[in-house]
Amino acid sequence: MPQRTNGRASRFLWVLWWKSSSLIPISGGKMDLKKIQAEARAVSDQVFDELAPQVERVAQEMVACLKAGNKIMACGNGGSSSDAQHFAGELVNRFLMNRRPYAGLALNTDAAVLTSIGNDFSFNEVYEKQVQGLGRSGDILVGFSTSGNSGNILLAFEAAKEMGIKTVAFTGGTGGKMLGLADLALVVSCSTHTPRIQEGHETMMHLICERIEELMEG
Ligand SMILES: O=C(CO)[C@@H](O)[C@H](O)[C@H](O)[C@H](O)COP(=O)(O)O
Ligand SMILES: [Zn+2]
Repeated sequence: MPQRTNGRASRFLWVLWWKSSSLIPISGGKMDLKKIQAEARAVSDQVFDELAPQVERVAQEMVACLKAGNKIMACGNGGSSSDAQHFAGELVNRFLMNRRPYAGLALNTDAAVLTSIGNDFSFNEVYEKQVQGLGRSGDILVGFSTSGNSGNILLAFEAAKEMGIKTVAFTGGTGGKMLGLADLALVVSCSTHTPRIQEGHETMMHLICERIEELMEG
């Protein structure tokens, strides 16, 4: 921060410091809000105009799974691990209705399990082993991956396939390798940009939660 002195020069230095330290980029900053807005709109349009039938299909499958007494497991990495937890929270507690809890869990929450598998075997196996240990035929495994190529989710999907567990991929761009493994896929194909794809995933996850409650309680 410039030292407080009198005169025009110091006022100029103050303005310069204030502008460069501001959190909001002034002209010449790198963030292009208009471009981001256009991408976000394209993602939202794709979700509501194109992907709505697949969203409905996923909700129907999940309702059938829950009604049969089975459970929904979810996993992801980074921001997508938060999506998995977010989804589990809506299922077990509530989304919009006060109602009985549904069987949902995120596989990225138990530090002891994650670190022991990661440390003794590999990070790629952290979800695969949990699916093998916790999953039962009739369950559903949801994977959130914007690239569709996260190794730990791919292995978990392969394990699920062998165990009669249906897989639902939330992905983006071309869908990555997940697309070839998933029973159902929600692909934000209009974007290859991780944050925008994640935003589309969150919208679809919320739509699915709302529909599950309608179908379960209606
Ligand atoms: O949240 C973000 C970016 O918005 C990051 O943490 C991002 O989730 C991580 O880089 C993930 O590891 C990306 O994995 P994936 O979506 O390709 O499966
Ligand atoms: Zn993020």
